[in-house]
Amino acid sequence: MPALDGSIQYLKGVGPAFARKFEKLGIRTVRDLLLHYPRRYIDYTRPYTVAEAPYDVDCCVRAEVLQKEPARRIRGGRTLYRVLAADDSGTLTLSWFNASYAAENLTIGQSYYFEGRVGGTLTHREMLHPNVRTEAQVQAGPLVPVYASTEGLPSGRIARCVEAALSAADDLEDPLPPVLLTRYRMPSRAAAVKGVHAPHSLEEAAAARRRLIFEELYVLQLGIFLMRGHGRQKTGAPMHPVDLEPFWRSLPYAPTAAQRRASNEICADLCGEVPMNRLLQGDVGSGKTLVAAAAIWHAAQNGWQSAMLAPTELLARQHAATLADRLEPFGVNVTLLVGGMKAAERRVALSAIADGRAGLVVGTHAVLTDAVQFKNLGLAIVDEQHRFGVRQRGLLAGKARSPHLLVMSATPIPRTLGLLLYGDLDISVLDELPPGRKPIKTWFITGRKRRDMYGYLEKQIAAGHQVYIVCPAIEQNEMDAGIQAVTTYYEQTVCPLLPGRRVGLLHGKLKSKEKDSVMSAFKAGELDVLVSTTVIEVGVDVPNATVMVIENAERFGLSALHQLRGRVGRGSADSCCILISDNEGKTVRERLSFLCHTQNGFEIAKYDLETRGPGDFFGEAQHGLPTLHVADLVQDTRTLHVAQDEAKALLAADPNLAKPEHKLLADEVERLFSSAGAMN
Ligand SMILES: Nc1ncnc2c1ncn2[C@@H]1O[C@H](COP(=O)(O)OP(=O)(O)OP(=O)(O)O)[C@@H](O)[C@H]1O
Repeated sequence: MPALDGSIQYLKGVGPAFARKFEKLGIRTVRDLLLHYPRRYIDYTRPYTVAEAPYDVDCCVRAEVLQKEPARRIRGGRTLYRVLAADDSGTLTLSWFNASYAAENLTIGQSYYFEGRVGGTLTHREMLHPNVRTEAQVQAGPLVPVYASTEGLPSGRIARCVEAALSAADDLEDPLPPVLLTRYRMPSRAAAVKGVHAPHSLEEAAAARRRLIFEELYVLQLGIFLMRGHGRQKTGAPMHPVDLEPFWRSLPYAPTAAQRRASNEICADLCGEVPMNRLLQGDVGSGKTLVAAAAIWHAAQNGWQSAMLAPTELLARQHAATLADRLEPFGVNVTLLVGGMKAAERRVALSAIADGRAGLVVGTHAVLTDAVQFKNLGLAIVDEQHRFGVRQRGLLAGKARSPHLLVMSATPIPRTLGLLLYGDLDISVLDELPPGRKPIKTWFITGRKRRDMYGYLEKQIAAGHQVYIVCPAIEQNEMDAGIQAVTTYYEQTVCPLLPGRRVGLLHGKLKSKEKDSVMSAFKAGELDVLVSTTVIEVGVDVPNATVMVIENAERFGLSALHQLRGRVGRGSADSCCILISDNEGKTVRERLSFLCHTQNGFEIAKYDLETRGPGDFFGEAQHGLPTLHVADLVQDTRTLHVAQDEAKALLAADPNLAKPEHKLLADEVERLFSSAGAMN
């Protein structure tokens, strides 16, 4: 029997070359392979007749082989093998290129199951490269799993490897408490894993999947609860109420009513008996930073240090500068701590943090390292902006005894889902933009209009404005010629079409110093155009920029596009966003045109969720949540509720999952969350 944690390389039918391909799917061990669940099944028990088979959809047809045509050499040096099959309703031509064995294995006069896409015309139906199964094979396994595949590693190949590994499933220990299996009538883990890969009926597959979904959501909820600290212990940073008026009066503008309301909610939490655990949600540009500043000011008046974590160095620097403007007049010293600092600078920062001179520390994940010791951290703020892991939030909270925690997010998670995910997290919403903001006109054009658009950009620059241009990739990928890569696009399109203009290039592969200098130059107005990848997606604030151009707009989620669009329209001038896409798909066009007509981030998130599904919305990169393999946070909300209640109950009995019988569960939490929270 294959060993669960052994490399799949030694599995029958794998070997080093395929092992490398499996690696691309994140599969290294037999266990990983067993946990690579199929996406769906092809149901061979209900084959179509030739006449009824739907066009251009994967389906299965049962027909008898009538005739095999002689092999034919065709253009490009390929050989075509054709086989004629039929049933009472019609005939079906099956074709294979360069695959003599496929036709050779068929016997004339016998019926087979052919699976693939039907094309051709109504009278002349055909299937290219079908998968073939015999009656006996279908009897043995009527449902054929379809796996997420990768180049050179098709689903069928994965299925054969899973088959070879399946007996190892018996070694999978069950992390779920037995009482839950009985209460919800769920199969054991071993049975579920076998049932999901090789079900005998759709019912068996569904029961297996249900159990795996429950397990995943249960582990997810345990992890979220554990990392948050089941918080309702007494706060380690007690505060007394402070009137915010002096702070508001120091600003160059009046706070919006929403900013006042959110700040009051936060300050009330800060003065409470238990640590604050609040999410501040606000659409792009709604002014979350100011609310954070008010909270930090309040903490400082009470003698507590604050820390603010940003997802990128760029943002950390920007926040440090903005917050210093707001807070240093009150004697709150703002200290920056990022990865790319010189050793001497870092030493100075660390000592200011340790002896309490630093009233506020703004940084990236560098703040989470062991070397950073706070004197008295009272308030931790995480500028989540999609990219922060639950784990990192936990680490930050661990820097002090139960500090208050404020999470800021521009992702407008639908409220019900937010509450589910964050449990008893309180939510403040900034539902109002600062006054004077004009809607950002949004257009959608194809590449044919690109030159005209550059004419428009030229005019905007001549009028003293600045322009962002975003491309989805850093370097050109030969496999995907349709994608604009920022480096080539910069050289071959932007520079020639905007001669004499000052153009900067920004992407994630630049050193942080280089990124900084490009960004500072753009901020200072020393560059007219910034060509960038989505590193600028979050939070960057340059009020003089008025145009946002997004190439290959079809590649982005609507919420991401909305984030990008939110980089403009921050000053008093009219702003616009131009989406470029040559994709002619109907859904792509509908999505982009929805964005053209909607400015409200909450509506956009809802539409995104409904049309693309939560996979995109709650992907690892987007939310810092672990990647889920089977569960679907929108479809499976009922299971999520149950899992949440059960997780709560378990932690009430064993708050740290320290009991020996919960060791396996604790390991699962660790495993699930180790995939989350990677910084990108
Ligand atoms: N009450 C206000 N009146 C006028 N301008 C404001 C007000 N509050 C914030 N601003 C300005 O609005 C801009 C956006 O604020 P901020 O960067 O905090 O937004 P945000 O909510 O963090 O948005 P994003 O999610 O895009 O980062 C900043 O230039 C800020 O100075």
